[in-house]
Amino acid sequence: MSLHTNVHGKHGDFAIEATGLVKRFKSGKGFVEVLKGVDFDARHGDLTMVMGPSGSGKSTLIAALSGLLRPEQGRVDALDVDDLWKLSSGRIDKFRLDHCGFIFQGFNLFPALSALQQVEVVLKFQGLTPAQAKKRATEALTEVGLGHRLGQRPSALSGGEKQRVAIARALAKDPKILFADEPTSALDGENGQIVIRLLRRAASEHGAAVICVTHDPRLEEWADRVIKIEDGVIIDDQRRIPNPDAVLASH
Ligand SMILES: Nc1ncnc2c1ncn2[C@@H]1O[C@H](COP(=O)(O)OP(=O)(O)OP(=O)(O)O)[C@@H](O)[C@H]1O
Repeated sequence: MSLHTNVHGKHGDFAIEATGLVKRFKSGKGFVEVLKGVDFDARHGDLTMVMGPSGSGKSTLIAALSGLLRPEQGRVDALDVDDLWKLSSGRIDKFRLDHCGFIFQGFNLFPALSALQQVEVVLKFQGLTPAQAKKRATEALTEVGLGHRLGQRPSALSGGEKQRVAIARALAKDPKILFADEPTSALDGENGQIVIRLLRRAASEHGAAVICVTHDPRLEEWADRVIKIEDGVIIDDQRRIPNPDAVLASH
């Protein structure tokens, strides 16, 4: 994979900048406001942690930032796009495909495909030739320490290995923005540590803006920045010096 330590779009250091995001959901006869005018930004090369209690709006924020869930108000500028939500849905999908990686708690792997195929599929969908896809997929899986497990299907992999396949799949396309939603919550301490270190490296070595939603305070150690959200409002935003060698104790 190529190193993208200095990829800066037209918004300078910011890979993504959002202002005034409001998201409401229907609730009974009325509405519940889940994002209450949120301003948010994330820089290239930073591991930005978004923390907050259950129901505080973290996943909704990620969905609004990544073009998955349209906010009622506010705008999102990302990479070379001004006001993502003004694009057609096809162009929003293309933006996501070209530039964004996603890692979720549930791994989202295809049961019938080998580790190698899980990663290849996405790359072919992006337009790589089969040979290019195979090479890139092998490199990405090797980078996450699964070079020896290329032919295994999810059923033969541990939870930690499955999450690493999901990370390889997200990293293989060298995304400029990587969204991770509770990426370690289904894992034990050792596997959680492997995963958070990979996210740290995606930011430091590949220059991705990594936005990681979690309610696990132990992950703060690896972050460049910790943003706290409560009840749809950002209540704290601190830069910090990450410790890439931190040790994640088991639950
Ligand atoms: N599609 C939806 N329809 C109605 N309400 C929703 C919908 N999605 C989320 N909500 C509500 O919005 C609030 C915020 O949800 P969200 O998933 O963003 O929180 P979260 O901080 O990510 O929580 P968790 O840590 O539990 O995942 C919750 O009260 C949730 O019930």
